[in-house]
Amino acid sequence: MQSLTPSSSGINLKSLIRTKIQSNRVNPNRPVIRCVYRFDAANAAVNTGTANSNSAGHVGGSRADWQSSCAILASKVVSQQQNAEKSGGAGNITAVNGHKATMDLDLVPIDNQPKPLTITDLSPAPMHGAQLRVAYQGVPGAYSEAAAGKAYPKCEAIPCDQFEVAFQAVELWIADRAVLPVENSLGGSIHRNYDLLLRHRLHIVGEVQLPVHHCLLALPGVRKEYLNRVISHPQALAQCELTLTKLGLNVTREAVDDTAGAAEYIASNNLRDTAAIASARAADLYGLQILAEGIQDDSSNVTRFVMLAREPIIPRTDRPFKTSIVFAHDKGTSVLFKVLSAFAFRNISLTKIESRPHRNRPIRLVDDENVGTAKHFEYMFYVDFEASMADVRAQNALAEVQEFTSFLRVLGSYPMDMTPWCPSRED
Ligand SMILES: O=C(O)C(=O)C[C@]1(C(=O)O)C=C[C@@H](O)C=C1
Repeated sequence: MQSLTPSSSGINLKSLIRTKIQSNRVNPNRPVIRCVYRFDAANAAVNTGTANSNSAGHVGGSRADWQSSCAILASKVVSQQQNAEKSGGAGNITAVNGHKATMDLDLVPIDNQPKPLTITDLSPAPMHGAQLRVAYQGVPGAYSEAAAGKAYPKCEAIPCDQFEVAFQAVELWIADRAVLPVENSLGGSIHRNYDLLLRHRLHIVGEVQLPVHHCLLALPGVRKEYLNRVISHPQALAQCELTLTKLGLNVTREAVDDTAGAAEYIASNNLRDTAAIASARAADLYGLQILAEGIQDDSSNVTRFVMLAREPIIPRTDRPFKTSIVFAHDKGTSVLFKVLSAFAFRNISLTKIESRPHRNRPIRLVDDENVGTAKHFEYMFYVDFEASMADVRAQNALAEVQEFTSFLRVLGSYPMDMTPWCPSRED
């Protein structure tokens, strides 16, 4: 895939590291939390949706998961501690979330008025009135930018030149959230982001489903018969495959990093033989004409994006929730059936199953002196199901699943996108 270096202010890895080095001081807007907790990992993990099983199958938690759980629990403990000190009964901190917490909490308030962290400090609302910074892959005019705006209407959208960079922007506190595409109703899964979800420790805290209306863009005055090349994001090319053929274009199709980047590339290089598949907004931003619009192969072309954060949200049961997990197994038979039945017998619907190569163990060999060696491809399995981790059915289902799996992690438990369905033009 041709990589276009966006001329806009897209973040790339070098600028990310430079930014972090320059600002390698405590973020003035956020107290620094250092906490050491001992608490009932299994319950805490399931309650805060960060269940994770290590090789022994014990529900334990990675450091990142516990840090995020700590952050949430700390916010509650700190307010309790403050109350206890006010009432003179400093004593032992009572249990939080049902967990006896023994901690050495060293909270270093940055501004001159020490104030306890509250759960709202870790919620999707902008911190202390600041504008929420949301990283996305692409340049202005990309559908991911539109998704960021739908997810967080008043956010500051930060373009990144790679999906990986958006993940790192959140991990380095350069952004507060990332909004990334994971699947499209015509093109299927964006596998790169499934792999990155596993590699990084961010949490899915929401989803948005964005109707995507593709346009064929070219420089002003260019006619379709002049074209010999169409460039765009591979997903966009896949979503318009049949229509491009029906348009009778005699063109090669080239994949580039993102749709709006393709439009920007044509404009900045004055390419009169090339068209881009991108949004109408990209046409406005980069001064291109729309040769054809609504060229996706189906009018209900929708891309699902997930919103990622450093901390999980507290699951609730007062609105429709979805939970995303990833698991692997290394022994046993009919494991997938057993895992899926753990949800089916509790009347929990699944909305997605995806399998991706198990990159740490891609092949499992089974030697048999009589018939030879079986080579089994090993997979990580991603499942989305329609239940909140606050729902005891989901907790019991995961407790059962961890018995069959060698690895289990909750990627997030978050509100479903229930916005009205209007596949009108949303660029
Ligand atoms: O290239 C863009 O505009 C993007 O936002 C990326 C992306 C994707 O990765 O699937 C997002 C939505 C569309 O389905 C097409 C492309």
